[in-house]
Amino acid sequence: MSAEVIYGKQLAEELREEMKEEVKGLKEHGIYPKLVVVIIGEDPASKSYVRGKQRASEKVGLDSELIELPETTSEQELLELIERLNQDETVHGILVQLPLPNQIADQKVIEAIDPSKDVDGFHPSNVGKMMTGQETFYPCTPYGILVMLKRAEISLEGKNVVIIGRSNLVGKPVGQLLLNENATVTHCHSRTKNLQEHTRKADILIVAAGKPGLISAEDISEGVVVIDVGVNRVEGKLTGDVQFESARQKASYITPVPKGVGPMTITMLLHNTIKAAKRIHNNQ
Ligand SMILES: Nc1nc2c(c(=O)[nH]1)N[C@@H](CN(C=O)c1ccc(C(=O)N[C@@H](CCC(=O)O)C(=O)O)cc1)CN2
Repeated sequence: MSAEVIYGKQLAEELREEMKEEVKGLKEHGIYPKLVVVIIGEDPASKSYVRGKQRASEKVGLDSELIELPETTSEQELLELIERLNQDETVHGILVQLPLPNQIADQKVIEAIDPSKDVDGFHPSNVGKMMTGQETFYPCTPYGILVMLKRAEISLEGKNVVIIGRSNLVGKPVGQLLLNENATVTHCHSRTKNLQEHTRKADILIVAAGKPGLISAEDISEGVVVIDVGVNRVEGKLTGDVQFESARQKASYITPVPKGVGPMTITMLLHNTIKAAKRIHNNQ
């Protein structure tokens, strides 16, 4: 067997074309969706992601603003900026690029963002809504994975989903979203014993471990769906957590790195920003 490759990049482009039309329609009704992205410091990967967010926002017609602050910014300065953005009625979505420098507590910043503008879906109020199966902003990478699976018509009901990774950004929320779709979800992590015993039982394996090449053909069973969320730079080359050529011989579907899950992250951010603008204008 050689797996069908699910290209998130291609799906992302299709969805962004649809969004372009939606934004045009909103503007005709006087609604100008606006995203503000805040970045602190000079981390090259973060800078490249926020540039990608800016470019994608502009392409679909969103108003977007990038606020770049120095590495030495204090927590108080950032919290004051967020409060100003919370109060600004022209701003619909606020995103603070993670990770933050050590002097700033991520959770304090996440909790300072008005949940109705939290297009990252990280605020505890939005996480709680997701956990209780309510409609809200879902975190962008997990949401992108869900949309990819649905568009590929991969059924989730009753499937054994094994997730490697338990971060608040990806591992935990993707498990919750798939549980909401009636999948049977197992979370594995750095302390899991006999990882291979779990991965071999998966119908759908989601790897978000940040360990280049962690998973190969011998860790999976025939016909499994493999979603690779790893974004690792090894000797200057971008590589996933899955040994792609090896795993694709056994899998039924597989996502590549790059051009797999990554581009969907930014696409779902655009989706959430449009949703925020519509909700605010509908007073929801
Ligand atoms: N506030 C947030 N911070 C971070 C998030 C997030 O969702 N919100 N996620 C990650 C980084 N991230 C977006 O911010 C992100 C990661 C990867 C990609 C992407 O398109 N990857 C491409 C490769 C790009 C490259 O060449 O480097 C791919 O996989 O094809 C987009 C966004 C951490 N921080």
